[in-house]
Amino acid sequence: MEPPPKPQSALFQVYLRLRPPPAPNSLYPTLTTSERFVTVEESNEGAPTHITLNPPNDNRRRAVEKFGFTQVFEEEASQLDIFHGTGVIPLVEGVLAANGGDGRDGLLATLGVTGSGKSHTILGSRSQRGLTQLALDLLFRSISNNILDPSTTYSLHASVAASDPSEAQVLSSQGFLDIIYGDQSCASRATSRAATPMRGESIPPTPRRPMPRSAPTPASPSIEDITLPSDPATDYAVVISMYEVYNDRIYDLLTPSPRTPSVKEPRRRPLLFKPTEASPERKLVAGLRKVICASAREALMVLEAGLHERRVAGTGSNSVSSRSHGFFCVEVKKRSRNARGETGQWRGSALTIVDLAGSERARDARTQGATLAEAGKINESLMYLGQCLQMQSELGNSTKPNLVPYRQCKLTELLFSNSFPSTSSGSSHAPRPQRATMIVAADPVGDFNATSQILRYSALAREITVPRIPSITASVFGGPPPRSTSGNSGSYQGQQGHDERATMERAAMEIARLSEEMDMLRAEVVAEREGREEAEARLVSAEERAMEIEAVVREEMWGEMEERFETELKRWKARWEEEKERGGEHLDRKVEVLVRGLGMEGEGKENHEGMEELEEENRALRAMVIRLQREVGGGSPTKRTGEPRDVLGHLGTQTSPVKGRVRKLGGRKWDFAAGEEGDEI
Ligand SMILES: Nc1ncnc2c1ncn2[C@@H]1O[C@H](COP(=O)(O)OP(=O)(O)OP(=O)(O)O)[C@@H](O)[C@H]1O
Repeated sequence: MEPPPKPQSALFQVYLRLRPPPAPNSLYPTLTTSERFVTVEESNEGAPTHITLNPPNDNRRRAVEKFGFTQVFEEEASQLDIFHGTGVIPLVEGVLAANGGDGRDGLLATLGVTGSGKSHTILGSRSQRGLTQLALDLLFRSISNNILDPSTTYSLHASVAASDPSEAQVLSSQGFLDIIYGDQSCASRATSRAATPMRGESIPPTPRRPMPRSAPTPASPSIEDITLPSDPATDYAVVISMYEVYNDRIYDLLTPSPRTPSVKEPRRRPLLFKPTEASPERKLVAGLRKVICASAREALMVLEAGLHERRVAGTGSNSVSSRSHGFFCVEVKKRSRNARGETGQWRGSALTIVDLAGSERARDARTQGATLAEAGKINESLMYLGQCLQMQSELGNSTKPNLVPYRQCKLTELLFSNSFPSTSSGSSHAPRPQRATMIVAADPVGDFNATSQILRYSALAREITVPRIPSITASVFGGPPPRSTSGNSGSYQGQQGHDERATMERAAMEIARLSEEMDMLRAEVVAEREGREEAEARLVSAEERAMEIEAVVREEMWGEMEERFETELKRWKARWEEEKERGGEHLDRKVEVLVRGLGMEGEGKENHEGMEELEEENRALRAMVIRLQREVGGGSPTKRTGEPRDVLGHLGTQTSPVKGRVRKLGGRKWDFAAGEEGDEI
């Protein structure tokens, strides 16, 4: 069997931890060794690396499988053995980067069936600390002289928030914990004070009840004797975030979904794993809430809040917590500081601790009526994880990312995207590939099928031996030779016996052949069934992805439409203003014309009135002329014949002198006095 890949070349180191049987009690009676289906292979070169999985002795004939890991820890291994043996210390060391530089990302994941000891390994128990507590203890103690506290360094929050490339909402631990733990934290924390947001920190109100506090964490096992070197001329800040992958979607665990009596199952907003403006080449979970912590205690309280949200969210959607893959991320940020107190940019790396869902959930989910999508997603993501892990062992020393199919789902993307050297050549700050460790927890007397499935997904090497059924031929020939009943029957009986034996042999051969054929067909059926299940799961995932893409496209189009609408609105408003101005001018001109028109009308009216006055004057003159003629005719008979006619004719035809006169008087008020009439004429 192929040995597991060498530590230097593997993307993931995969360790197997076997949990001890529970102490015998009425529920769990003492188990006999025959019920143990895992056998640890002895190794001549130190710690064991292989196990054999022996199927139980039931009616189904199953293959014996052998699995290879980086190292196998047997039942008696303690928490401290796991802490030292699985390379947690180098992971923390890489993140601290004592010798300058940005450090190296670390990833620690646990995988296993429910009850196999994942939580015990990663989070510990009431009396024993887990790897998370131990790693946080080591990390915070190692940088205790250089770590900045957001409650005393007021500029810390703003500078960390400004340097964060993941569009995160950064909070101080104090602000976050006061929201989550409410008054209880105030009572229990000596340094607690009212929730005073740091400068630039705005905390949206989240209606929820304060989370109940759990028991204090144990101090055992102690690692006081271990301290790692840190960068001396450096400020450190530790930023915690937590999220889960559920149904191939990412949800923030530090932004609790608002829970009110009216909203039983609030819709959670999925986050994107994408390149951001500040990180164009490296994908990040964008939009998380991140909390700056100054001590391991604060970090553990944040962890507790996230675990609580994971439980609450799981219950709300009628599921259980281990149907999701949980991520706890500890970012260690560093910035250089010179003798004059001038500081550089925040940079750094992260340690991510992952609790993976067990595949048996899928099976249970089906029987419990949960959606096929949910069940399929767990199986699918673990299947892709298995493909990636197996591919890494086939690749050997090659670390070409394209050959590892990690982009097939969110889980493998999140786990593997930092595993490869950066493609941006020439960048002096290109991050180094992460160091990753997977601890597979298994109960050697637990559920055989679920355990074997997990081991198949996670092992670095695998060998299958299909046991052959005991040959019928062998049993036929293995039996005692037929005894002759009579010595006379001699050669005939011998011949007959030989023929029968040959027939029997052929029949046995045929039976064995058919039996093998049946085995092959059975294996084919199993493979076909698995293929169909995978295809179904992929279909569901494709549908989900299509919906997701549709949502993104919709959002983009909506954004574009809004943008266009805004532009059109602005254009329309500008046109409107222009038109309004033009209309105003036009109106002004019209008014002017009207006013001018009215002015002219006034003048015309005046003229008209003048004409009337003239006509009136004319009429008066005529009357006066007639009167004068009469008077002249009455006073001098000589002139009575011809003269008046002349005068009339003169007035009638030659009015020019009068007219001229009249015209000259046109503009004045007529005050022609009767006594002066004769003189005037
Ligand atoms: N190595 C161990 N030593 C002692 N007790 C253990 C060990 N591993 C597991 N146990 C105990 O077994 C029980 C189940 O373990 P644990 O809760 O860690 O399982 P799990 O895989 O996390 O399950 P789940 O997925 O349901 O959370 C616990 O009571 C735990 O204390």
